[in-house]
Amino acid sequence: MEIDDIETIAVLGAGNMGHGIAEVAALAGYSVNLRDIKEEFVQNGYEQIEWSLEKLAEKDIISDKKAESALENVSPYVGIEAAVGDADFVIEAVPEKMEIKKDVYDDVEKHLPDHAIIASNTSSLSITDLSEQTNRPEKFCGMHFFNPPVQMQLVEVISGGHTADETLDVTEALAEDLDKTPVRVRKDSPGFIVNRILVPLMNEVCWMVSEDDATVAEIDSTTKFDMGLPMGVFELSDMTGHDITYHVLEYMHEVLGDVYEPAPFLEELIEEERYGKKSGRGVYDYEDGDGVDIPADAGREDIATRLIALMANEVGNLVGDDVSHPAAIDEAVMLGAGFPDGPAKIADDAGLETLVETLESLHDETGHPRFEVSDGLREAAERGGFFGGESGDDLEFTNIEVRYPGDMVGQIVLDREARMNTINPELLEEFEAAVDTLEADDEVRAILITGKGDRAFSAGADVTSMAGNAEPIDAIELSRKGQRTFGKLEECDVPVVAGIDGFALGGGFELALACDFRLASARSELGTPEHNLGLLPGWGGTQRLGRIAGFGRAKEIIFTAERYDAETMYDYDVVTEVVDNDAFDERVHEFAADLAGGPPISQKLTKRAMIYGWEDIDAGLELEAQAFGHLMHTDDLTEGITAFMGDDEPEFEGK
Ligand SMILES: C/C=C/C(=O)SCCNC(=O)CCNC(=O)[C@H](O)C(C)(C)COP(=O)(O)OP(=O)(O)OC[C@H]1O[C@@H](n2cnc3c(N)ncnc32)[C@H](O)[C@@H]1OP(=O)(O)O
Repeated sequence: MEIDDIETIAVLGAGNMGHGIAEVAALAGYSVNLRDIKEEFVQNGYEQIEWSLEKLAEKDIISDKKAESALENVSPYVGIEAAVGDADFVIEAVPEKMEIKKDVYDDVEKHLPDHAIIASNTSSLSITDLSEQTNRPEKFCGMHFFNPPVQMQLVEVISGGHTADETLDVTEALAEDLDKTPVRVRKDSPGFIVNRILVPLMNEVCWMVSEDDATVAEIDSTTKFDMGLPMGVFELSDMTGHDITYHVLEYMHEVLGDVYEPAPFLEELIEEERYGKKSGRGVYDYEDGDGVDIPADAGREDIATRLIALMANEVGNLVGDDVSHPAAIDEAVMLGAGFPDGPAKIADDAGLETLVETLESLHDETGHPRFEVSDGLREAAERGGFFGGESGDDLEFTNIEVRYPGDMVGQIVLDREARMNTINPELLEEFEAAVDTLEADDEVRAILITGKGDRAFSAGADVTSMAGNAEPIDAIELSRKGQRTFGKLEECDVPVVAGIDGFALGGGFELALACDFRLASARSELGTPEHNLGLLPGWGGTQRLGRIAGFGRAKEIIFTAERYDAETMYDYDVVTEVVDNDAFDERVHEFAADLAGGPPISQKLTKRAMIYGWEDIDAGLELEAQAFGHLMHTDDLTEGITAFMGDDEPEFEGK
């Protein structure tokens, strides 16, 4: 079967996940049969879809017309024959009980066409065991969406022991057509990828509390403010629900053994029905207490190292058992849990040898099997990291150069001078690795990006491969890859300066837009010529330009597709400073060096608060307040104030 053969999708189960998945499929234009066992259940699911589509339209995320047509694509059913009789693909999202699923599959297969695939949205049961409850185990796989499906980008596509490659290919293609990012899980293994990392992490923080090794405040402060996770781990598990964590953990415990023994504190939460936000009380008290309250300055390095070591051990398990590879694990956890970096990269940055030692000494102290070092982690440590020779430190760059010109500045030079420093996929790969390398280097406090020669910063994406024969799917991936790569600059902890000398066009201009500052020589010309090519700015330009220059100017620049001189772009607030041609090299270095001498912790937290605020001003303001508090106990503040009082220049150390 091919993706084009899928017209009708049956979604079984109209609960939270089911109606969310049905909405996603309807938005992608599929005809969707939503089925549940009772009229009131299916009607409730349908009304939830209607409500959600209205909200999306109200927020201008989709048009009213699109909302209407998506709703028209959904047909609610109670009868199984009507729901699956014409289905090409079934997504099952019924309760997580093997007997219930088996009964559903028995009913479904009485009416389901032979060619149809069945995919289960299970988050905990074995895909192999489930597939064996059907008569088509080779046409059965896992398709694990994340909650809420409309917002979450990740879909884990899981192979069972009998799944045919064609089934996985079609399911992945379908996930992409639903505008999601599929990550393939090569082997059926409890927790798949994201839960296999997150659930032991959530259990470990409970072990720490159970054994008085750390307090809730210390743990959440460490994970949120020091490790930079989007939430404290307890804050996150209160949101996802401890009952869900416990359910997945129990299954892992049953199948994989005592490594996954639930911590006493987690058992206590379950016994007291403190499931989290949804029950009014979890680790934090949402009804009678203040809810989540995390101090910014209670973090401890040993907590971070222990948690990173535990995650690294799980990455080692997944890699060692050939369930997945480090890059896919990182992508899945970043998309599924919102981590700023994936666990393999975080572990590599921390140093695998240190993490192995941490686990060994915890094992010596406690004797608990969860601290036994996995073979996969040991092997990766011997190779020098999960990314081994592929990581930024060891990568041979051919399309860029990384330089260290002094004054704590790290410089990336786009190095394809003969082709106007245009950007191809290999350059993007190298660029991403270089940003990671510079960001991880404590001696680098600002990044400067320039182009080789004086003709171009970059003339954009290398268009030679795009004419006529590029596949849309590949182009979508290329767009996402550029967005992710440039997004790293925006999210990077140190300030980033684009030094533009010559043309900064298309994707090259978009790269500069993701930097914190743009300095341009007077002879530079900037713009988005994509409309001249029948393209659009696809590396973040449709979003970032409006935020920097205002919506009206952004439209002018994009729709005219003209090249603008540096002065005009300065007037449009796009360029920070126009520099004399002859003084260019000196001035851009000086500008970056000044930033590198600034207070690193304040700079990092300022960038984070400003990014958070783009999405949601309340979140940004809250982060700003927390960050303000965090700064009170830094040596940098003492240094800054002392220098001010003594009329000296401060020397910040980032402590
Ligand atoms: C998501 C992102 C999408 C995009 O970024 S789409 C691409 C947007 N960019 C553009 O449309 C810019 C295209 N380039 C130009 O308009 C011109 O170039 C310049 C104005 C930058 C410079 O013009 P001149 O001084 O006359 O030089 P030259 O002979 O056109 O270019 C030198 C060599 O560079 C190659 N080149 C320039 N831009 C690109 C590009 N974007 N993709 C691939 N090659 C490019 C040329 O072809 C040529 O090569 P050879 O010497 O072998 O003839």
